[in-house]
Amino acid sequence: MPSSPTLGSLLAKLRRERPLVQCITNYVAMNTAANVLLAAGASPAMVHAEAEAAGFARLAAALTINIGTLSPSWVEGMRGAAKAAQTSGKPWVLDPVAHFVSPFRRDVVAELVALSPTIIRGNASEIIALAGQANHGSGADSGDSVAAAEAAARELARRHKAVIAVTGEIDFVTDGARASHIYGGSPLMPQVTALGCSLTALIGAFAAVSPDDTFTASLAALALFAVAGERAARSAAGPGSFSWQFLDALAALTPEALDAEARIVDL
Ligand SMILES: Nc1ncnc2c1ncn2[C@@H]1O[C@H](COP(=O)(O)OP(=O)(O)OP(=O)(O)O)[C@@H](O)[C@H]1O
Ligand SMILES: Cc1ncsc1CCO
Ligand SMILES: [Mg+2]
Repeated sequence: MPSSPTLGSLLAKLRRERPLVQCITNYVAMNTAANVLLAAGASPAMVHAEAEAAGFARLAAALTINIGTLSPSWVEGMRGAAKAAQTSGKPWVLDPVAHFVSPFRRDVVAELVALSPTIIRGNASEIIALAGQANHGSGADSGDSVAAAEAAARELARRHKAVIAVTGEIDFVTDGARASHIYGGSPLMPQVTALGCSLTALIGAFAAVSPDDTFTASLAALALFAVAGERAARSAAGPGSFSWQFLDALAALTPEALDAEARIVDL
């Protein structure tokens, strides 16, 4: 049963326009996230230094900020870029990696959330913690089900007027009014580091080509990952071969195949 044709047309638009996406991400994810954006059809730039991050955010079509390997000098670049995106009306995506593990991370995330991210993407434990509830996360890995995070996600969406995407076995996305489940992917995905961080960057790329409907933009990115993950898992022998076959699957997926294979249930 094909889902909305809008997702395929957004992918086609992304490949036509090749949006420049500023990614402030962690040392673990930098290479993978850049390759994921290139495979999908966008143009990544990993620009985080305080001296240039804000100026670059005014040039880029979208900004993504991931706090995975946070250090004090990076916070200045994040703050400047987020403020620049906010004041210039550019979509920006926050990935609050393991923000519950230290007061340092918690405080930086609270400050960034106050700068009005357009979209927040996290695993279930991160989203539950963002709503102020107890979670079972283990560092960057989730210890909670997506289902357990859905009420928190709806509450956060309304509180911050943002789209909230929760990833796991079945992804969930909401803007506070609309909500959807995205089926697909593979159990090999959480065995490859930084795919969530890379998905955050890809959400930024889709938001760049759909700034007026960031819910559908997020849905498109989640569906693209779900379909590419499912395809790659069919021939992968384990996490190693999965990771390169996933990049190949992202690049090979046509807009038509995305519409035909995406499995989305509107809630
Ligand atoms: N058990 C699973 N089955 C299918 N897909 C999954 C599963 N777990 C995660 N995924 C998919 O993996 C991708 C990354 O989501 P995940 O929740 O693992 O992010 P994350 O924990 O933030 O990852 P990281 O911090 O390593 O970047 C998403 O596309 C998600 O749908
Ligand atoms: C493993 C890890 N540690 C900090 S960031 C990161 C990448 C996945 O979030
Ligand atoms: Mg993560």
